[in-house]
Amino acid sequence: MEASAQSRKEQAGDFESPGPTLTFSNISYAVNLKKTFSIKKGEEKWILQNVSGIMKPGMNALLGPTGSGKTSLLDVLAHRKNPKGIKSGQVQLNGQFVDSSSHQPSAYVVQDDILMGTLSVRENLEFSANLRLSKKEYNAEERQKKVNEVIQELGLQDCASTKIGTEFLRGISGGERKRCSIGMELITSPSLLFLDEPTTGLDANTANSIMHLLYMLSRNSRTIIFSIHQPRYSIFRLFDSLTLMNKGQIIYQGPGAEALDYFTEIAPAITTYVTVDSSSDKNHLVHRYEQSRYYDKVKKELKQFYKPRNSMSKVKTKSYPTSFWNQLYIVGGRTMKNFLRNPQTSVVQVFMMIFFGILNGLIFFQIPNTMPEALQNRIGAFFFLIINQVFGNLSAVELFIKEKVLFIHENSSGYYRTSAYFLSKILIDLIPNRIIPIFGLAAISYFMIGLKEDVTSFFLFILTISLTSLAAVSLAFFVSASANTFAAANALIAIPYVLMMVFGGFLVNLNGMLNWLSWLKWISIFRYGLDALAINELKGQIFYSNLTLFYGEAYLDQQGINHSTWGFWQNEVALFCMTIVFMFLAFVQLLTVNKWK
Ligand SMILES: Nc1ncnc2c1ncn2[C@@H]1O[C@H](COP(=O)(O)OP(=O)(O)OP(=O)(O)O)[C@@H](O)[C@H]1O
Repeated sequence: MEASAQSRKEQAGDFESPGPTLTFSNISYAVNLKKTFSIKKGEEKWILQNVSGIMKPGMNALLGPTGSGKTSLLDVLAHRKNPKGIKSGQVQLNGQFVDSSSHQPSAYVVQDDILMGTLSVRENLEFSANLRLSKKEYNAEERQKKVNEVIQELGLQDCASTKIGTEFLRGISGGERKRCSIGMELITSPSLLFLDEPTTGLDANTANSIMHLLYMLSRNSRTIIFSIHQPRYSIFRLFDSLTLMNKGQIIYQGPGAEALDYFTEIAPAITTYVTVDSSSDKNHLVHRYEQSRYYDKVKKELKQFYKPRNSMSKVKTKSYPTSFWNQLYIVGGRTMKNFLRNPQTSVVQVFMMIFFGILNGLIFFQIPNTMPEALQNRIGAFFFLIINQVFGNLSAVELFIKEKVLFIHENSSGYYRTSAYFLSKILIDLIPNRIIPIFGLAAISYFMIGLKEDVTSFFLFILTISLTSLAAVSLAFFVSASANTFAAANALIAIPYVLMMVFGGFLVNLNGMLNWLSWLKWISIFRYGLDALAINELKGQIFYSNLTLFYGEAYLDQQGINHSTWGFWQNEVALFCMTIVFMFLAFVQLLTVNKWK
């Protein structure tokens, strides 16, 4: 019954209420093919050449062979491309000019479903609603109502409380993920919805159901524009308008149903062109299109909808529906949930710290000061702890890079400010994630090794390891914010870590080091950490070696370590300053990260 009602509706092509009309004229888009390390200006590659057209209420499909420019046109229309590359052209919505700073009621669903895997479908939708619906217009109850409406409209009731899924957690199906991604955007009630290849990676049945869903949405005040690859006939017949592209140009725009007739009609001309007239520069298909009645029709419609620009539109600054503090609260809440539900970051982290604490304790177990090797063993234990804190961050880089994809998507879709994400990452993730397990590690090591029995020294020991860990993780965060791939980030982080270790004072005698390399000790997290731990432990202690007695201070003097009160605290200050500098640099990188597609 329901299916036949739907098919009647499809055939009638009726709209409960039509969405807006989008027109675009003379759009040219090029990219600069500059080589990575070259200072020369690169060659320009033209991806779209003078394309004009119209996207009317309903289903607008962008079709064409791979590399024909479908995604590029979609991105330009949705203002997702870097304006620097747009060489000419304008886009209008219902006759009004729009640019990236306009508050156009549009939304963009990316090809890869970028969702928080540890959260359920409902929690993801609530996250979108809490950030993107202003509190003034929607109170908590109304936001919940909106989430319920979207769940209902997209048929997500059965999986609403199921988690999306991660590499460790089996989650919802591919079709449900796509529906959820669409839902994240429908929360803001956009009248214009862009989708980049919504059926890619889905089986035939799921692809069909997603396209029918879009069809139903398009009948109710929404204009849907999407790129698509090789649709089946059952999907093809849902298209109200078809835009066919080839080599960055439009070769047909009109009703989907009439495309076949058009190409049958021009087929002989194509053969003639290819065999006889191939010397002409003009793309033959574009040429035929420009001579066709479809082109005339589009031109006529463009004239009707397109209003010439009489003044430059004012560039508005991006505004967010929720305040900074509210964003911080919502993003921080999600970070916390993700942290607690992610065994990779929480349970494994604590377990590893306990394991390394015990291992360190066992290796350097309770050696009294009276034994000749006591002092060297203490320094060895500190070196072990610092290596563990610094190199432990190599695995964090992979997580940071994965999260960056989510951040770029959400930030460019206007969920939150970079500063809200950054602060929530620092306060809810980096600091507790590092500091809490350190208490376990430090307590186990401290007592197993048998270090100084003094409360102040114990807390200074924890402080030093915490600051060392924070400085190292900030550097990892900065590198991850700067690199695009895990492989690049991993290589970039290993170099400073190894240099810092070599010039940390344990492996190379810093006093005998070549002068031109001596500056490296000033940026060594290892040196500051080791020096502080050594001063904290050795100062005021007496050690014995071969029946001779010597003071801890004597060893520190011999190593050139300043053991005055300031001598100790300057290491802590240096670690703290390094943390701040790396965090600041990471923030700048996140601000400038390329959010254009
Ligand atoms: N940043 C870029 N640098 C270099 N070439 C690019 C860039 N972006 C797009 N291109 C090229 O522009 C052409 C059009 O790309 P686009 O992704 O729009 O095509 P498409 O029709 O969506 O292809 P597909 O169906 O394979 O996704 C391709 O040849 C692509 O390689």
